[in-house]
Amino acid sequence: MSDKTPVTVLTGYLGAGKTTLLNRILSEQHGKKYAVIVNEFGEIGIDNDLIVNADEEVFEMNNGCVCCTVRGDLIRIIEGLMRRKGKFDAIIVETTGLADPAPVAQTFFVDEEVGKKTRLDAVVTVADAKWLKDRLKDAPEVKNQIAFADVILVNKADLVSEADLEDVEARIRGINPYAKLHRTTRSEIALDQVLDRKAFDLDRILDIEPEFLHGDGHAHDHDHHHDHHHDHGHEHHHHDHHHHGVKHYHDEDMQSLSLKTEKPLDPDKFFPWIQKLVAEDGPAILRSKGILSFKDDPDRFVFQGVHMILDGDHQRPWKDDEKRESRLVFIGRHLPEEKIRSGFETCIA
Ligand SMILES: Nc1nc2c(ncn2[C@@H]2O[C@H](COP(=O)(O)OP(=O)(O)OP(=O)(O)O)[C@@H](O)[C@H]2O)c(=O)[nH]1
Repeated sequence: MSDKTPVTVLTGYLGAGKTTLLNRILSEQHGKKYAVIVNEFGEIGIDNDLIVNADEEVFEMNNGCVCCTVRGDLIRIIEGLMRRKGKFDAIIVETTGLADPAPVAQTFFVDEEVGKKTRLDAVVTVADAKWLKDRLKDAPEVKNQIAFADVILVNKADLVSEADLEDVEARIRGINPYAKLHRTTRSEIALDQVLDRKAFDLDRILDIEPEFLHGDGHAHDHDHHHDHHHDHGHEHHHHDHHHHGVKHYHDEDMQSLSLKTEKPLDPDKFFPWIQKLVAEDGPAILRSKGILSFKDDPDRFVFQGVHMILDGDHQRPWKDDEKRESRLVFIGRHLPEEKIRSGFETCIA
């Protein structure tokens, strides 16, 4: 076991604070070299650009449902990494907020080659203390993210009261009494609480999913509806399904809408627009994020939103050889697509 490369799987719903945690891990003086594998929902890769430390190697898995198409990708990337053994100490996989962590975790047990060289160290779930309660009602993957966790960060503690925190923790305990819980703000936690935990407990997982070791995650035949006529990614039209007894959850009507332009944006138009948009449509827009190029501004601007809460900052100067392009992604149910598209057009300088 000792010479196997440890793998930490970071999961948690859209906007919970996974990338914030990843950036903390990578920016700390740990003297270690991590390989990072990310997987996101929506066809414009943005998360990659939100990861701070340029020293780390970041590998992107294909978009899509992690239990089907992406699993082959994950195996391929890990096998590639294993051929360069010694170059890094550990692997961190950040899944999309919409992923069920079960098939990701399964990969490390079911795939023989991967299992020989790596060990799943822990599943670390970041839970959004403000929204978890609502998501447990309407987002089926959230429950598995909690159930599979070895470590749970009850994040965004700054946004809720003590009573709310206790309530969220009680709900988490109801689903998973075993995970170690930490209250955090901006995913602030000691590294040794999330890395090298030797925590993934197969026996416990087999209690939850007796077929865990028999799953053939990428062979199932469920009805994914990939709508290639639309240019805004894909939608999943489906249902909870059983495959070899392993239950994978998907969200039926989650969609993503991506916008981009090479024309510089006017900040005096963009900010009022986005603020009004999330104020009006925040319940539908679960997550928004973007890399923006403003007129007469040498810096890249990163903006992020979770429902109606917005955040943004200058990130770094645009590089000379870099295409100055603004890219935005909206993720949600029943997105007001036309309203978003036409509103965005008006922000061009
Ligand atoms: N107030 C507050 N905001 C937070 C906290 N943690 C993260 N955020 C903000 O929440 C937003 C989402 O954080 P991310 O780390 O990008 O979330 P994520 O889970 O990686 O999001 P996806 O990759 O889209 O699923 C960002 O604007 C963060 O700055 C927190 O503890 N408190």
